[in-house]
This record gives sequence, C-alpha cells and structure tokens, in this order.
Amino acid sequence: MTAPDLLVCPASGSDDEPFFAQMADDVRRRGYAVCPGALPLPLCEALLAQLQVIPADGFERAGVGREHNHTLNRFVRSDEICWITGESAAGREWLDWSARLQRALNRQLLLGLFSFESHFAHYGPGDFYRKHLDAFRGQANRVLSLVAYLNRGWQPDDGGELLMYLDDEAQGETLKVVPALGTVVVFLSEEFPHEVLPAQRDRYSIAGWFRVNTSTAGRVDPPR
Ligand SMILES: O=C(O)CCC(=O)C(=O)O
Ligand SMILES: [Fe+2]
Repeated sequence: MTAPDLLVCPASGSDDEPFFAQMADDVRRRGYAVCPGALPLPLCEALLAQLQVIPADGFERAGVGREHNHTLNRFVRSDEICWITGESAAGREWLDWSARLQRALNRQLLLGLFSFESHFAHYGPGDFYRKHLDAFRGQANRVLSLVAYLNRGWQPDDGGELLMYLDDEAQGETLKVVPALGTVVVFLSEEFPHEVLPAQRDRYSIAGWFRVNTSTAGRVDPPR
C-alpha cells in the first residue's frame, strides 16, 4: 500500500484564490484535493473560539443517512456534531469562505454546486467514523465533500487521521490525512470511501457538503 505524492497547495498569502484554483485543478485531475494551510489562520482561530462557547447540549450525537432514513448508529460513527447556521460571526465567516470556494469550483469545474450544509464535529478520544461514502450514486445530491481541521499541534501518534480509499477496486491504494489546523480536504462524495481513525485526544473539524439542486415539482430538495 503506497500513498501517492501529495500536491501541497501554497501555504501563505491572504488571497484564497490560488488555493481555490489548486483545489479545483486537483479535483479535476483526480477527484480530490488535500490542502494544508488552506483555511486562513484568523478564520481557524475564530472557529476555535466559537467551538469553546457552544454549550455541551449544542452538540448532538451524529446520525447516518438522510431525512426519514436518518438513524443513530454507534457502530458506524461515535462523534457528535453541531450544524453551522451562520448565527455567529465565526459561522458566517466560514459560510462566506465556503461560498467563495463554491463559486471558484463552479467557475472552474462547471459542477453546478447549488447549496452547502456543514457542521462542526467533535471526536473524543477513541471516537471513530467507519468506512463510508458521503453519497450514493443515483440518489444523492451531495456532490462534493469538504472537511476542514481545527487541531493545533497534532502529533503523529495522536492518530485520528482521515483514511481515504483512493481506488477501492484495484490495488487498495489509500491516503492518510493528518487533521492539522487549517488543512482542507475536498473530494467527490460518490467516489471515495473514507473513514476517521480513532484518536488519542479530542479532534475537532468541520464537515460540509456542496449539493446540486435536484428539486422536482412537489418535492423540494435540498430541504430548507
Ligand atoms: O473528519 C473527517 O476527517 C471526515 C468526516 C466524515 O467523513 C464525515 O463527516 O462524513
Ligand atoms: Fe464522510
């Protein structure tokens, strides 16, 4: 099992556009991008401060599946989540940043991304999210997954990596992403099974999904 060379995005500069262009290019060429330092540090800090003021009951046990298929399943995932609605300044700043990324991806990849939903996730020591796909071909309108990490000073033996299965069919090539502060991952939701390995310490991230509009008469999807 070998990991491919990582194409690392430029890690400095206040302008997001070079990061967005690199992400679009990587997604076009291979379906995913891993971008250390892509989430601007002031935004990381605002989000970390926001995490500290969310009351304990602001987090809920994460579930699996959508709408009426939504179930809690502790064998699949054991993290807790808090949806980002844009009520806080940090939440709004995050949604603005994601909206700019969405526009850049639409411009460069013509994906027709239409809406975005995202939540904070907290994995306590030992928590996990087993191998899964974020969307299933044919039914899903989740097109592109986005994960941003909010962990300072993550050490190699802290664990908690995102394990991506790059080609499930053939050689079983995988890639481990360290959940370090500011690292952003985007990938085609239907294409890449992935899992979160248990960590030794608290692990914070934001997981989000860009969706296309699959509304038909009488059924509004994405639900609002
Ligand atoms: O936190 C991560 O690294 C990935 C989380 C994930 O796969 C999900 O929430 O669907
Ligand atoms: Fe996922």
